Amino acid sequence: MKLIERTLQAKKQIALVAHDNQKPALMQWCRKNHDAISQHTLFGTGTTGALLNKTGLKVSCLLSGPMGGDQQLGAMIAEGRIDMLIFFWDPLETLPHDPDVKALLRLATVWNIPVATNEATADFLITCPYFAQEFKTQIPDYTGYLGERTNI
Ligand SMILES: O=C(CO)COP(=O)(O)O
Repeated sequence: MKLIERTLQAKKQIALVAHDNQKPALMQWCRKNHDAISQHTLFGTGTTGALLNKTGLKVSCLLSGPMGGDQQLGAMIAEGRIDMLIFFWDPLETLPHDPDVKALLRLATVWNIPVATNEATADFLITCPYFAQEFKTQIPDYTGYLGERTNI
């Protein structure tokens, strides 16, 4: 797959998601980092987003994860509408919507966006200078990919 350059703007589109057992940790992390996070445009799955709005952040809520919210975020990542994913997923519970969780994490990898799946990584991301600056990444050359596949 050929790659092309993509620029993440200084003001980022950030997705915030947490499974139920991790919601208190994400809420605490967001409270602690309110000033830095609130500089960006925020999206969340339904329950996570609603809880985070109670902390004073402005989060646009999608559907709840198991009801399609994870897939909505995956689609937004594929369309280049999400720049970063903070997803405190639960490694100790089996979830009925595990395929959706896997699909979301897979698309985040395909489209090469920064992902934090635990607090330590989230701390690394938020203290990285690029959190508040423009950042260049490499993403799949979708037009080239389609061109090759249709050149038959
Ligand atoms: O299930 C989720 C992620 O897989 C999160 O969904 P909620 O934010 O609605 O709980």
